[in-house]
Amino acid sequence: MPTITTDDGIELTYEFEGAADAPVLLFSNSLGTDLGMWEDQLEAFSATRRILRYDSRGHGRSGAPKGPYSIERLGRDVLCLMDMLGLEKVDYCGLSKGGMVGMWLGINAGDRFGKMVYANTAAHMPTEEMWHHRAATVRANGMQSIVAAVVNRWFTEGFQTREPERVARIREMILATSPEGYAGCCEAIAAMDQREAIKAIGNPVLVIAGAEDAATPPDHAHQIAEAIAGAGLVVLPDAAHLSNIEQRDLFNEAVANFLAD
Ligand SMILES: O=C(O)CC1=CCC(=O)O1
Repeated sequence: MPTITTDDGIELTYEFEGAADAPVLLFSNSLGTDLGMWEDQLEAFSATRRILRYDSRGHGRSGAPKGPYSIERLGRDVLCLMDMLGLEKVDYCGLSKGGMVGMWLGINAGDRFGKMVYANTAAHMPTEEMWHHRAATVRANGMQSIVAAVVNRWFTEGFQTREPERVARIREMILATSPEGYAGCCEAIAAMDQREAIKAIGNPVLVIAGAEDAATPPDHAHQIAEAIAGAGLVVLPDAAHLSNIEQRDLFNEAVANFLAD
């Protein structure tokens, strides 16, 4: 897979696919996944959009330098990727950590983005202690030590029973994540508080939540949508944290309607 090198020397892996001359839609992955989490969106949007997916720092095939990282650093990585590919402006869709990075980009580089989707995410995600504890756990005991709890937060029981193969693929992604990369991102989330700053976002924004999401419950989505002028909000039924997979058709429909508006 192709890579770019960021301004601080880290290699980021990306895939640039879909309709060659169409407007670019950039996808940013969640904590513990890689660009493969967007397969259903690639399928749905690649006829009408040029799709840019990447493995965020510390994840997938991208570099995983020693943490802690910051949401700002993760946001600057996106700007480096766009600069290296000669992309002046793109539409954006990020889930969870990808949404956190998207909010930082909307606040600090809004003119580089058109429409922005913030899915299953939070502007502030306490407690700091919980994130530091999780970072210490994976550094000491590896990804195996948290994988079962993570999967149970990410998918409803019903989905885990109905679609075990899809859940197994995500489980493999979590296990393949660098513990240091994962921990560095946990520390970025621990230090994040964007609740005030997001009020300055001027981009058209769609906020998506999963009704059954225990990691970033719909309350977080309501707070984001209320803080950003004109933001839309869609709460997907029967979806936990990875709503783009669990409710792929409804997720894709919500994003498509927003982009077409
Ligand atoms: O794994 C979790 O607990 C939920 C989560 C927080 C940030 C992210 O990307 O996933």
